[in-house]
Amino acid sequence: MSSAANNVSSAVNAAPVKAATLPVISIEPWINPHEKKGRLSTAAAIHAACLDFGFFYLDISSYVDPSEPEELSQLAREFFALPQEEKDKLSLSNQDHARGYQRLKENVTQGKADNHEALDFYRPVEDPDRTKPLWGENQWPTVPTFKEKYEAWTEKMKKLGLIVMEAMSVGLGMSPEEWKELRAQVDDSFWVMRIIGYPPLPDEDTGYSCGAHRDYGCLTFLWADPTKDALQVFLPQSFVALETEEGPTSEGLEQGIWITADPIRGCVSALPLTLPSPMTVWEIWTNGLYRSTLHRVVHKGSNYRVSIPFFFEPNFTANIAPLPAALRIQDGLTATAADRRRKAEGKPKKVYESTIYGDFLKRKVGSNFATGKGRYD
Ligand SMILES: O=C(O)CCC(=O)C(=O)O
Ligand SMILES: [Fe+2]
Repeated sequence: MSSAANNVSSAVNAAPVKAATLPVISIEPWINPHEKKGRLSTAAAIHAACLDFGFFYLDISSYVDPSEPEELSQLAREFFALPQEEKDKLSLSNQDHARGYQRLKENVTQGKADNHEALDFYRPVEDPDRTKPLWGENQWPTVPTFKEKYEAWTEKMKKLGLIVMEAMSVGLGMSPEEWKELRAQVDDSFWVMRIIGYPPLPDEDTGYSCGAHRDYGCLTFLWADPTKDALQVFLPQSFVALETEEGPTSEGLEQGIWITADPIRGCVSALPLTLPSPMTVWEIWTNGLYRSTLHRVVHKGSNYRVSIPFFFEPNFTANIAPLPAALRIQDGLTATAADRRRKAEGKPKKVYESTIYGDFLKRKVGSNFATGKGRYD
């Protein structure tokens, strides 16, 4: 799911700063509310994290047993340890060039091969047709219990998506009616799950395990094994005042710093995704209020790392348009110079254009793998 980032330029080995400041939010007070305040404080914490970071740790230990994804990662290791020709039997080229196994370096980010292998799954569709973009069938390994265990995880992550979305609607000050409308856009999520295997980078100084990108959907719930110093997120200086010895680096037009986001047991990293390049779903929904976080993986350790990102996406046919609640918040905030100029000129304020999620997704997936080129154009 390595979507495009703007001109990623900094060196791979720019020393990342430790994530002392990334928020950790428990979902417990939301799902087991003893008092209304608990729900509100969770919603407010998520809202604040989306405004400031576009990234937070979501403690879901009260929702799923932390040993469950650990077991999934063992199953993934069993699959990745198979001989290459066994893994190739599930190649994504058998299907719609989106569902299935991709070899090391088959995934590309910003035109560069990523140093990982992966198995990708999408929401099953009725009347599958492997010649139609995204409309093929999932390809499951024959590793015992693999399919059942991962399907159970998928169900839990889908439910978690709706739980977090509802909390976000409260954080944005949406009315119950507005939430009902938004829920109807995500209640049949066209989810994606990746199971990724990362051998260490072969060379100390070049290449990425997964190049810098912004995911392009709605919410990513990323579970990763305990490997340290692999996942990094970019915090723009304009948002977070952080001190570093190295000083800021540039990513496209932004100045900021890369910080390490090491896994915390019982948590998934949650990335609310502000939209498709150049925007993301939440960026449109919030008319630019929520951030979308640039992230990358640089795994130089000696072990084989496994991560399992679950992408909770809108429905395939969802029309993603700015939410009135977000526009209300923006109206209450100090207008930017551009807003004031537009107002003085009698022009309406800038409102993001809407997009149909499925159309956007087809464009994105077509550019992820060399083999998908041409089929998704
Ligand atoms: O493996 C990770 O930690 C991140 C993977 C990722 O960012 C992605 O697949 O979009
Ligand atoms: Fe990502």
